[in-house]
Amino acid sequence: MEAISWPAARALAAGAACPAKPGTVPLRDALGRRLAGPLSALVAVPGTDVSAMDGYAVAGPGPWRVVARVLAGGAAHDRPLRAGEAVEIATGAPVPAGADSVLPYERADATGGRVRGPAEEGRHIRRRGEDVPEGVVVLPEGAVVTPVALGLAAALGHDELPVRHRPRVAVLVTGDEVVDHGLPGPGRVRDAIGPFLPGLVEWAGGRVTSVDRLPDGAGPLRAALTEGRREAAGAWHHAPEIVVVCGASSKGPADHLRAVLDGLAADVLVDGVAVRPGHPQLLARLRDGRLVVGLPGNPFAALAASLTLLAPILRELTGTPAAVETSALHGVVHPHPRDTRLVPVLGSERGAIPVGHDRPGSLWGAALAEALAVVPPGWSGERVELIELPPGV
Ligand SMILES: Nc1nc2c(c(=O)[nH]1)N[C@H]1C(S)=C(S)[C@@H](COP(=O)(O)OP(=O)(O)OC[C@H]3O[C@@H](n4cnc5c(N)ncnc54)[C@H](O)[C@@H]3O)O[C@H]1N2
Ligand code: MOO
Repeated sequence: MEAISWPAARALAAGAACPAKPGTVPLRDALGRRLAGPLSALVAVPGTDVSAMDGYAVAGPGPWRVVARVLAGGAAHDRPLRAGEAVEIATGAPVPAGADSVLPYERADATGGRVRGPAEEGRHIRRRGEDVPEGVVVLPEGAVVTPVALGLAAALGHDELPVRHRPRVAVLVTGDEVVDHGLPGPGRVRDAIGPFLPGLVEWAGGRVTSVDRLPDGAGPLRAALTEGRREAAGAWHHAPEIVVVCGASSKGPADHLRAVLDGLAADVLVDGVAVRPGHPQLLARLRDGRLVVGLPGNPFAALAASLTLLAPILRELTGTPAAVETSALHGVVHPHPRDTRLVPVLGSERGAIPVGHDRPGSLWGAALAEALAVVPPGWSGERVELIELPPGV
């Protein structure tokens, strides 16, 4: 299979995703997910006319005779107030029918069961539905459930929220030379991909459920991919829907991913992308429907491939639109005659400026950058697309 263009690879990845049905989860589990339907008010807020101040609810012109006390959460006053009557009332407590206003303690002169003061018609009463009318839509479908949205949903009577599915991603890090802690000795290299994938996946709307190390070899890779399949047959809703394989996508003696996928009769959708870095990246669909994304071992190439194939899949599955931004691009840029280049850049008043340090084996430039500039083949100075890099939380 020929390497395909970078824009075609992105579009193909998005098209390969089949969004799952949304589900309903308890409020606490909805944080960070996207609403699968509009959020509406199940109740009016406030639910009834309530006092906005601690003081006296009064009826008619003063002075008023204090006939009762009403506290928030306590019993409402049992009959309408008559002109000349007052009830002592707490903020948030229901205002009795017949009351015209609330006189705050600070403005009230209360002695011997009587109250005087400058009452103003309608003052300090929060009317039913004044903050949020019942039934009104407060957040649209697709909105992210932020901590504040959770508070709002609770105030509007929700115990559960309909949210879009969060795709599960399993990560397999291959390479006998790869170590996952400490200083790498001679011939060893620290895994730089496993640590960035969970945050990147989370940012794009998914969840990494496991990061496993695999020795080089077709056997372990095949076993890991088919073990997932057995799990999937029994408990599909817990099994990963996407498997990311790091560092087995090229053509060397230890790069077995393609052969293993062939052996499993997988449908290879992308086999090489005309992009630098990140040329040897791969997308396939296993026979049980799971998608396999093969990332190159060089860490910056793996990041580029994650943003090319993995992020569009996750965005499509979660209905999350990618922000599309373009910019002028200045500084030293070397377009490639046939391949797209992804160049780490920082914004400036003049436009995006490359930060350098962009060798495929190093995340240095990408860690300094705000975005990757998409430099098309043969670029001649026109504005370029910027692809966002996952921010810190
Ligand atoms: N004959 C060819 N050789 C290579 C080609 C090619 O087209 N033909 N492409 C080159 C490019 S470009 C890349 S990128 C790499 C991709 O290779 P693999 O995906 O098979 O990865 P490895 O060979 O295992 O590793 C490449 C490089 O990255 C280091 N590595 C691997 N995993 C990790 C990790 N988790 N964290 C940090 N570094 C990692 C590994 O030690 C190697 O140095 O292939 C080129 N060769
Ligand atoms: O995908 Mo490779 O970068 O071009 O090292």
